[in-house]
Amino acid sequence: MSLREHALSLFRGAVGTVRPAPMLKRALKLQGDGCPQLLVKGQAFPVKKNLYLVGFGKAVLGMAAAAEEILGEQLTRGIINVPLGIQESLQRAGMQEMLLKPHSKIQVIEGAKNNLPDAEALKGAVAIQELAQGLTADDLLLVLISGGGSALLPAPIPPILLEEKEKLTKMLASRGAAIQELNIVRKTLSVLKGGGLAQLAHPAQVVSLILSDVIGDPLDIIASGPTAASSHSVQDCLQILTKYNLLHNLPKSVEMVLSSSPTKPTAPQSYSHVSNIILGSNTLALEEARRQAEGLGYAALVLSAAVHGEVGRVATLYCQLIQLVCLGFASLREGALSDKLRGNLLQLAAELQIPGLDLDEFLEALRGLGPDRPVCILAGGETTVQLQGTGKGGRNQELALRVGLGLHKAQATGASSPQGRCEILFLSGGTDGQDGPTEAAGAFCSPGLVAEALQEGLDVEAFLRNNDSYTFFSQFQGGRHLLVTGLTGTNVMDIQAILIRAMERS
Ligand SMILES: Nc1ncnc2c1ncn2[C@@H]1O[C@H](COP(=O)(O)OP(=O)(O)OP(=O)(O)O)[C@@H](O)[C@H]1O
Ligand SMILES: O=C(O)[C@H](O)CO
Repeated sequence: MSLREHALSLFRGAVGTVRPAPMLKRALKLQGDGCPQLLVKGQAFPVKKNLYLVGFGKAVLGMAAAAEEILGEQLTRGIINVPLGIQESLQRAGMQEMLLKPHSKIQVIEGAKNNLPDAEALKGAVAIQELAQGLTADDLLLVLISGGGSALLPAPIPPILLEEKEKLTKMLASRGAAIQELNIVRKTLSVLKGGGLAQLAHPAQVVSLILSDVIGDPLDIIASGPTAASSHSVQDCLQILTKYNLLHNLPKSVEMVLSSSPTKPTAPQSYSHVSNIILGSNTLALEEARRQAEGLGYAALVLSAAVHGEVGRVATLYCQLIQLVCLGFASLREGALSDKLRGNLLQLAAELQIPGLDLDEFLEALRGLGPDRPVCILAGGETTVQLQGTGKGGRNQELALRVGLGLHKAQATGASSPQGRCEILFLSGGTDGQDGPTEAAGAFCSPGLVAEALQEGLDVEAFLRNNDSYTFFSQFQGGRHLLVTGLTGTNVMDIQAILIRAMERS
């Protein structure tokens, strides 16, 4: 099998493991007839009387379909808010298992066109709020949460209007606010976010099953943490608004809510009726890919599930890692070039501040790999692209193109480049199957990409200047290097795979 086939199969394996149905079926069970119990990853929750289900997020339709299959007659009623058009597009894609059955007890509300809160999403949020408010101590509320949940559960604190809140979050996003910052502001201005839903559902038992799309899986940031104790206060929100120069331009309604917000977050003990359980994450997907890579004969290592930062800097990190591995294959592990690469890598890692990454330790593990097995490095997270051009692309395709360029430059500058002795493949893809506003999930690249593209009259650097990675990959070799999976129905950020093996000598 080619490296490309291996990479594709690892990507599919990683995504497969965080698909809603297998994920739910692994984690959730209903047990006992007389006094039924919900078992979630081994934790038992008695179903005393009624069992309700609510959910919001891009992957929630499939999660709800699987949950309903498991809960069967025990389920009293449910409401889920999912992206506009998702039922039709899953139907068209033949993903029947992600759809609810005809006589489902779960009401589906579609909304949040283009991932922005709208009147439909608000309607769904109100329905969920009413359901939660009416619960008693004998009820159990199962909450399904995935990325995109913030836009799908808008409930601005009166007198803030939906349009005012939407405008503010849009302005924050366009000024470069990170998802953590965005969601801290959203939480402060919302009835249901920041633990609001869990508080309304009290005294019912609340069990939230979460598919994480945020680096580090922070419960109070994913979908703005509607069932998680918030560790943030109104001061944090004010600081963010100040940082993005928005404090002096706020609508009156927002000012009013901010000035009457409690200065301290709700005490964690008020969440004793709540269990938040992460079911799927980038880490889980990478672990599955690592397991499968070992099965394919690779020495496989996971770099991190929290790679973030400007796409160009992240591309440089991967290029340098690739070169270091190639030095190992060329038995040049020690020496000036190797020391230089190590130094550069440590500096880059410090600059990118990847949470939990001990690069020294990772490089030690790399050094320990023998030359006899091909190497697979896996990573995940989400890069950022500062859009400067008007082209069409996504962060994964842009990353792959930048890695291709970096490897080309390294080869061109080093006369005895160790890369020449290795076969190298890089893949970056979005686990939701859609990279930016394109029909591809990501792209593959190898060191020959730039030179081969030139033969077709395609100038990689010009495409990059225009953020036009999708157009490039669509044209280059008939689109062969695009990763096209279609919508996967799940989302745990992006995944990168680097595969390297010694070149076979002819
Ligand atoms: N022409 C482009 N080239 C590179 N990146 C782009 C381009 N246009 C948009 N993007 C990037 O695509 C991202 C938006 O796409 P997408 O919907 O896949 O991500 P998202 O909204 O973060 O959703 P999710 O987290 O669910 O994948 C943004 O990060 C944006 O910077
Ligand atoms: O919905 C959201 O807030 C983002 O997808 C992060 O979870």
